[in-house]
Amino acid sequence: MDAVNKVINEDLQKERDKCKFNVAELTAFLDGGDKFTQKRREKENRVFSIQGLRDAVPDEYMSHKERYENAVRKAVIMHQTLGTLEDKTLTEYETARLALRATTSSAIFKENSPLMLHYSMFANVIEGQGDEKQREYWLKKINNMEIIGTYAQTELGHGTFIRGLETTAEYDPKTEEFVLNSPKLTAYKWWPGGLAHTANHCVVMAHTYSQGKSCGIQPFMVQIRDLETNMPMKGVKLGEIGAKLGFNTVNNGFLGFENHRIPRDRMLMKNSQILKDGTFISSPNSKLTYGTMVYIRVSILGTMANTLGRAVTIATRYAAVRRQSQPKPNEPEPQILDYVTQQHKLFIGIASSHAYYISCFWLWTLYHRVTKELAVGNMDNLAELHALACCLKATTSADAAVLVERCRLACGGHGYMLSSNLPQIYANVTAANTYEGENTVMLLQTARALVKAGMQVAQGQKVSPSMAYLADQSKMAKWDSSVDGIVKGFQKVAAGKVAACLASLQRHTNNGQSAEDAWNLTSVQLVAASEAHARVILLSVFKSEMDVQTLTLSGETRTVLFQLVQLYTIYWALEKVGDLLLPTTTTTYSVSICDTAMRCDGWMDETSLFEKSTIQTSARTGIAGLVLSGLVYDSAVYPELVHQSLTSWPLQ
Ligand SMILES: Cc1cc2nc3c(=O)[nH]c(=O)nc-3n(C[C@H](O)[C@H](O)[C@H](O)COP(=O)(O)OP(=O)(O)OC[C@H]3O[C@@H](n4cnc5c(N)ncnc54)[C@H](O)[C@@H]3O)c2cc1C
Repeated sequence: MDAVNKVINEDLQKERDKCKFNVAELTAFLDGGDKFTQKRREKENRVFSIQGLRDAVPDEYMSHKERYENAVRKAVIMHQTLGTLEDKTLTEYETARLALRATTSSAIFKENSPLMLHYSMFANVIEGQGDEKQREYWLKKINNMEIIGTYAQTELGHGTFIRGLETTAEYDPKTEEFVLNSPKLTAYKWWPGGLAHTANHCVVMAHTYSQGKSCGIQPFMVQIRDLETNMPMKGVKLGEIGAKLGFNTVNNGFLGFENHRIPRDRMLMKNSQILKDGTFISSPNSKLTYGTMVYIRVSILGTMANTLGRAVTIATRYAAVRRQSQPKPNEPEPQILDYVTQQHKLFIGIASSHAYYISCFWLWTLYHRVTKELAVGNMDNLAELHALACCLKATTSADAAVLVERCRLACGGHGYMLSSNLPQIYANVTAANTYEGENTVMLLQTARALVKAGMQVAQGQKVSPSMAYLADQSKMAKWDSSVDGIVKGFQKVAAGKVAACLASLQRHTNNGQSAEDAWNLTSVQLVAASEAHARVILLSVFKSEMDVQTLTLSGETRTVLFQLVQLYTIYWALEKVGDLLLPTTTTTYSVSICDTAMRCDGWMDETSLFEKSTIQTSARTGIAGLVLSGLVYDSAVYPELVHQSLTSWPLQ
């Protein structure tokens, strides 16, 4: 691999040499400052210099068991290495900011680490739902790897519907213990990463009973394996769930209980509590458990930015080195990157990856603020944060999966090879459509907040800042193809869709349907309204954050970043041109784009938008330079696809 990395393809080098902006400046911008770039590089250099982290044989030629064992081996080395690099000088905010740009692990594990859940959900749930004593006791053990954990919520029978979980935890005041049971097969926990063979502890979500009454779904810290022998504890049944599209080294498992007893203090009691005598004290607000889920969803935006960035880096580099066809006789075959259709496929991936980074940092800052407010009992902004995290998680993960698959197709036959890494990246990215809240369900969560806001607007009440545009629709006078104009167009589309949902809900209830049936009958429109709202947020945040954050950057760097903003906005205007032209007359505060377009200078000019988008995509020294210059990912980490695909197996 070292020898391969040293040979830089001539075409690729030429592309890199054409780059006009300051690569270091832009890298620091994305990292959050020079200090963070330096820290990230230190970590990457240290990890990538370890010979033991390279696979002698590619994963795909190993058995399922060998792949798992290899992943455990690498996870241990990674922990030993990164453990020693932990930087105590950074604030909590800075550590998290750095983590959102972390790509080290994805370069080492093609299908993720078996310790993935230990570092993410397991540690975060203890942090967010354990009381002070529990946090102090468990987090030390977690950080020192004295215990290895995972998070078990989903069951064979239920994933989305948490109240339907069937694992039971019944409090026995005589022994001051909980008794855990899986009364039927559908009650078995199913999916948790690391559960099959790796974890010895687990946060288990269970339907809790005390004094013969239901106390709702509560989290419990449960030891599932003996720390010496790694065998299941008495009354615990464990195993592997089998081969999957991806995530095959994550060691996803199942878990059942038969009268398994745990001490009372294993219930995580920051919010709800069960006292020694069995008295249940309910959480002051059921929404308090949102925090952990929101945090993970914010981090998924960062994962989507990184994952899409990897795919589009591979595909753009490939497009620079691949030559095909001969449009002009007697001239050499062009690089496929010269074909405008190729640029159209790839550059939106580059723009989207940057849009997700920017949105992720914006949402992270909001999360940080709301968490501080929660600590002093202020829950005013929690619902808005939740609504934003749900629709942005769903929309970015859905788009990223489509764009990664497009990158794979853009590499022709080589993209079908596992050595391109694109199939594995697709398997990882598409999983995010399901985990941490299935995407349709997430969009419906945001739709509830939109419907509520729509009703408040109709009554002249104030709504949360991210939905304030719903009340502001009468002001849009005419169609305008600028970025700000297109954002306004999307606001109008979203407002129109929300209004149409309200009208549909009303119509169904007037016809005698229950509120639940009216909701179900309107749900396709509700999902569309929620996605439209997510588009408003992604487009407007990308533009407004760039306006503010790039002020100190050089002109060349600003230019290329604003090319991305413009490309992203125009791309989505063309994708949603039907929505932008659709007359929506069902609402008093919604004026149709179609009407306004016809009333002003003429019909919305689709051809000019195509031209604008093509002009943008042909600015390839700028946009392609973002990845060709090794900006998003250092070339040492992601060797050129063409070299990899031709030489990685059999190893030369
Ligand atoms: C790679 C991967 C890793 C995972 N890791 C973990 C883990 O570590 N720990 C863990 O506990 N779980 C984990 N999960 C499980 C994951 O959280 C669930 O799969 C997810 O919550 C969806 O639940 P489900 O599979 O039961 O799907 P379902 O909820 O059954 O969804 C199936 C379909 O029904 C639709 N649907 C369901 N409810 C509604 C509704 N109310 N309205 C409209 N449509 C609805 C959905 O949109 C979907 O189309 C993982 C899953 C994957 C794929």
